[in-house]
Amino acid sequence: MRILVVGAGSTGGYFGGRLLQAGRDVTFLVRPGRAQQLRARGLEIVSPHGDITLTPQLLCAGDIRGPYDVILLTVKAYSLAQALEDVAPAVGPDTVILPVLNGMKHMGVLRARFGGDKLVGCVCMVAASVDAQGRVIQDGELQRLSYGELSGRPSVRIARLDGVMRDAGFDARLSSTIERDMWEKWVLLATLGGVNSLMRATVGEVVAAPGGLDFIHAFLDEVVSVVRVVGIPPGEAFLATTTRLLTERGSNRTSSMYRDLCAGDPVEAEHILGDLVARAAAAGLTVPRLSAAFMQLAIYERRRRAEDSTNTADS
Ligand SMILES: NC(=O)C1=CN([C@@H]2O[C@H](COP(=O)(O)OP(=O)(O)OC[C@H]3O[C@@H](n4cnc5c(N)ncnc54)[C@H](OP(=O)(O)O)[C@@H]3O)[C@@H](O)[C@H]2O)C=CC1
Ligand SMILES: CC(C)(CO)C(=O)C(=O)O
Repeated sequence: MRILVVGAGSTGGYFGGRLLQAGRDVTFLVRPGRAQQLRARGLEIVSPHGDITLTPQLLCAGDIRGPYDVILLTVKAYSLAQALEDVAPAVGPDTVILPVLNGMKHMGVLRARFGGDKLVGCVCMVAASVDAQGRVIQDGELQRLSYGELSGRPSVRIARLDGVMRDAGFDARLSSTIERDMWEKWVLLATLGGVNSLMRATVGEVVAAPGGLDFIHAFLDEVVSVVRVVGIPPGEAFLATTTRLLTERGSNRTSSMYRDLCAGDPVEAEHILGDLVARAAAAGLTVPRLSAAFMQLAIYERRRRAEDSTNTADS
């Protein structure tokens, strides 16, 4: 099975790298800067599951010759539009697209661009980043990729995909409830990212602050109340685990969106929070905490863009 990984950043570099390490037929679609870095240094992974440096096959936009069997889409939401243009020549009638993005908005975008029949659901659970030298740094035990038909039904193609993902050095899981899993992940991430970003703090720091615990519970309740109306309601087991994770004393847990914010990088605010606020508004629901979290990230984004254009004009 020919696999094209779009992006060789935190998640693409990590899971694509593990698949390559396991001997799968993997090619990365990258932009010229990342291509240059990877040609010079290789794809370096630093992880408690084992460090490795790989020599990946690379393509840039315009180099794709014909369809791939699997496309693992690992770009940030704000890069999606261009990435879909670049990857289009790799999408054939039997291609399966597996998007690791958080949130749900990209599913509509992908469906509109390539057709719903190409899409399978996917949830990516990992804490990964790319450091200043371009190395993929993966933290902690968690390295899970779940996937499944959105219908929940078994199929020949999902069984083949499962065969390729299994035993590739990470926790690969075929799910018959992947759409619900995706909504649940969104609940976790919108709450974690929203609370972290609004309070500029880790879970443990918020829990230790006056009123912090009540605030986290209220934020989670707000997100869940929206998802119950506009999406697939989370299960009780998920809610119990998530509540525990989000209210743990002394926890240094943060979301990747908050880590991007701390680094002064672009954030996926529109995709992770804005889309939920918009769906709530369309359903007539009031979401003051979510709206405040989204608003301050929108201000951050606007300020960032203004500073970027000033710097570009100065140089
Ligand atoms: N990081 C994490 O721990 C987790 C992230 N996620 C989600 O996964 C998604 C991807 O995040 P993450 O891997 O962290 O993002 P990164 O920013 O680390 O990596 C994205 C990569 O995509 C590349 N890219 C962007 N546009 C294109 C394009 N047109 N063609 C080829 N490559 C392109 C970027 O290239 P360049 O180097 O040129 O900028 C970058 O290397 C997000 O939605 C995120 O929320 C989910 C779970 C955990
Ligand atoms: C699972 C979690 C919360 C891991 O960091 C994540 O997906 C993210 O931070 O984007």
